[in-house]
Amino acid sequence: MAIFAEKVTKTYQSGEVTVKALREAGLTVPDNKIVTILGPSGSGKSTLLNVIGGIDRYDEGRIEVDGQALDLLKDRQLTEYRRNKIGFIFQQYNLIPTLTVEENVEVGRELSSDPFPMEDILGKVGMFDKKDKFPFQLSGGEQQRVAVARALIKNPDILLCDEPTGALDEETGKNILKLLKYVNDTYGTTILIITHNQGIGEMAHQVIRMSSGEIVETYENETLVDPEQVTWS
Ligand SMILES: Nc1ncnc2c1ncn2[C@@H]1O[C@H](COP(=O)(O)OP(=O)(O)OP(=O)(O)O)[C@@H](O)[C@H]1O
Repeated sequence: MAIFAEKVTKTYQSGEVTVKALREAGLTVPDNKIVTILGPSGSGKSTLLNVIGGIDRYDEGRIEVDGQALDLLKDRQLTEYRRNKIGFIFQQYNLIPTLTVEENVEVGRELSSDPFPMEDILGKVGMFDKKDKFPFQLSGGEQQRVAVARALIKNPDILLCDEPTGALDEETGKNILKLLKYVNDTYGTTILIITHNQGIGEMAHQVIRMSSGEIVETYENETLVDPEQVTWS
């Protein structure tokens, strides 16, 4: 699903302090692409993901997803959009500790009107055999696989990943990247990946660099590096 953003601004007010998290940020992401978003801490990467994903509203400008302007959606419609079209993956997995693997993934399924079958998704992420385990019984990489399954079972058009490998070592991180690439190849899911790891840009169709709330550089890769081969830093 294509994403178009133009002159998007977002300002946070905390007490006396005003923070311009997004300053006229713009991007064009064609359908079915993997995009890596790079930039220093505080440059607005998570804010951009949050407004694209409908977790938060932007102040000015426009974001269109599949031609639909998000600022024109009423709150209830924005909730529907987020539930049916968007999957989120975070650095810290955010699994519910008292639920099993299958029950955690079920949370994602219940939020969707058009989910994939549970067994298919658990199989795809290689967690079927551990479906009755609790998060504390899993490694970090396995927990992130469950988080990917929870996001994926909704059959989302867009996967938004905020530092998905930030807590993982190279081998485990690359396995998660391979899984994301597989999802993009198999389902045509548009995938945005925020990372501090520049090398992850090598596997993306498009790389975006942010600085101080602006998108300061955008380029397309002519050849894509296999996730296994990306430079790890
Ligand atoms: N809810 C909020 N309230 C107030 N300020 C916020 C809020 N969310 C983000 N900010 C501020 O907006 C700016 C951009 O933050 P954002 O999290 O988008 O950056 P980031 O590039 O994702 O950073 P990091 O790489 O550290 O996650 C920062 O100055 C941050 O402190």
